[in-house]
Formats: sequence, structure tokens, C-alpha cells
Amino acid sequence: MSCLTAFLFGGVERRGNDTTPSSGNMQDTSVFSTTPADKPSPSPSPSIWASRPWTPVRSEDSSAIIGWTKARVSYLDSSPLEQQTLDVYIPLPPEHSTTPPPAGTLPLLPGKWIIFIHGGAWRDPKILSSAFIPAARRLLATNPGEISGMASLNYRLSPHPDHPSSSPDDAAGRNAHHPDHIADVLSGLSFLQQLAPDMEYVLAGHSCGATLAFQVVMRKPERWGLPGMQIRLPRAVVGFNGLYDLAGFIARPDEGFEDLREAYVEFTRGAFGDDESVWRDVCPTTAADPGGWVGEWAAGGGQKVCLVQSPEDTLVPRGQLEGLWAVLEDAGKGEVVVEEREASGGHDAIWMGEGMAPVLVEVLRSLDQ
Ligand SMILES: Nc1ccccc1C(=O)C[C@H](N)C(=O)O
Repeated sequence: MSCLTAFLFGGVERRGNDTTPSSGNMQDTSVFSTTPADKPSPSPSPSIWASRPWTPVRSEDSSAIIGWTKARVSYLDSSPLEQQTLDVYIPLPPEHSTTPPPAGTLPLLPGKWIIFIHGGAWRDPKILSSAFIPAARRLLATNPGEISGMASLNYRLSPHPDHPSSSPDDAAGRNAHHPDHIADVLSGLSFLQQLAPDMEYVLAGHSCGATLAFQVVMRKPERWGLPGMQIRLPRAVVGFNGLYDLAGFIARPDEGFEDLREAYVEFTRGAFGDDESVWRDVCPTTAADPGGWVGEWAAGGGQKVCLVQSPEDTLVPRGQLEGLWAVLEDAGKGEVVVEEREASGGHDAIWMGEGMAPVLVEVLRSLDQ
């Protein structure tokens, strides 16, 4: 490995040659910058980052160390909430093949990042950032060599009628309403991008996490009513069994999915309130002016969308993928490559098994070809 750069808070520690860790063709036009911000972007606190140790990720077959992880790092300095944390994974840097990197550092191999947003209908307290563990483990085990780092984000949830909160902090983290979910996702991305400036990344999401991934590229933060933040946009968005048109499903559930209408109404109201125009506005298939956001995102060059839908999914119909596909084909006008990849298993089987990892690697590899 010719280049190993370690980022140390309070000063940059560089070893090896002095090239940047990313492949460097990120275009400035894909950075949404808004100034002046009425609140500053959250800045990573060295003590919070350093307070979480690197722990080994081990191969299931040989128990050899295949990478390092920091779990549940707060991405907002002032927040005690589990829901405002993220997990980071890094492939093995040569210098740290058996001993953990110092807790205050983020050793970076060259390559791109994969960042994951979990699903759970904006409310399920049992589906968290840990949903990415099977994919992270598989990606580290196969070590494709193009990955600089990976992260999985938590975000505040809306209340779930079947799962009362278990503590005051749990209640505080589970009383979110739009735009809280996307605000947290953007805060998490901003935190990561201060750790790894200039990162190029694939943003992937499952179910409502796929909706959130598109919300990142759909609008500038202030259009969600959020304070300005400097967010570098992803090169690719990958949606696994994603929700892209809530209002459309609720108005006309797909054949065979009619029984789910009430559940969709319940979680949509829980996350976005009763105003149906908001339901349309927050979804990539139905938001006004798709040409606008696709064009702004595509201005960076080389952007890609990959949509994945398991045929056996009993919670999300294929119509969700098809609706978004049609809009992107029309609005993207060839500027954004849209592709579909196969998957199998039920709604959650795609992340519980190892189905996401091969798709993510293929998308990552295809970006600079
Ligand atoms: N009904 C759905 C339809 C589509 C997507 C997810 C769901 C869920 O139920 C997710 C989650 N397990 C929940 O308890 O809210």
C-alpha cells in the first residue's frame, strides 16, 4: 500500500507519501455550501472521537482481524442520544494489522467511502445502525481494496405505537418528526466529512433509509428548513427495497399490497404529519421539480443511482422502484446513470444476510470506469 494517511484531531499526522486518500476527482460543484449559516455545522469533538476505542472486526472463519470499528460515536457534541451516533469501519491499515490504531486517529487507506442509512419506517427501534454489520463484515473480509472507510448512521426516530420508550433518553430520541430524521443524517455526514475531508462516497439506504439517502441529494439543507451545512454529495446513491412515493402508495396501493395501506398511513403520518403535500415533497418520485435536484446533483459529473428491489419483499412493492426509475430517466436526461441490480429475500433479508455487499462493491468499482 503506497499511501497511508492518518488524520489526528488537533493536528494532521501524515505518514508515507503526501497524496490525498481519495482518488481526487470529486468536483466542487457537488458540494452544497450555504453561508452564512444561522448555526454553525456540528464540528467533531476530538474528545468524543477519542473516547471511543477502535475494536477489532474479526473474520467469522478464522477469527483473524479483518478491520477496525468504532461503534456509537456521537456526531453531535452535545447529544447524549444513542440515535445521534454512527459506527465507523476501516479496512486494516498495514501498520495496524494486529494492534488498534490510537483512538484519536482515523487511519485512511486510499479509496472511497460507503455510508449506510438503516430502514425501519422512520420508527422501528429494533432496526439501527447495526443493520450494516453483516455487509461491513463481508466487505472487510473480501477486502476489495477500493474502500477507504465505511459508516452506518443512526438518526432520531418517530414514536412507534407498538414499542413504548424505555427511558427518558430513549423517549427523547424517539420523538422525531420531519425534518429531524434528515437533519440528523446531514449532521452525521458533516461529522464524517470533517474526519475525512474530500471523501468520495456511495450513500446507500434500506427502505426508509433509501428515502433519506435521496433526500440528501434532493435538496439543499436549507430547503428542508435546516440551517446551512457544508455537505459533500455522494457519487452514487444505492436504494435497497426503498420507499420513494408514500403518497402514491397510500392513494393506490399496488396489487397484493392493499393490506399494508393502513400501516403506510400510520408511519407516514408519524414521520411527516397529516399534510399530504409534505408526503409528496419529501419523496424523490413526487417532489416538485425533479429536474432541478437531479441537475444540481449531476453537475458534479459521474453520478449514479442504483436501485435494488427483492422480488420476495412483502412490505415494499416493486412499483416504488419503477416510479422513481421513470422520474430519474426523465429528469436525469442521461446525466445520471440509473441502473438496477438483483437481490433476493424478504424486505429485511437483504441486510440481515450478505446481499448488500456485492452490490455496493460493484457500484463503487463502476464509478471511475
Ligand atoms: N410496514 C412497512 C412497510 C414498508 C416498509 C417498512 C414497514 C415496516 O413495518 C417497518 C418496521 N418494521 C416497523 O415496524 O415500522
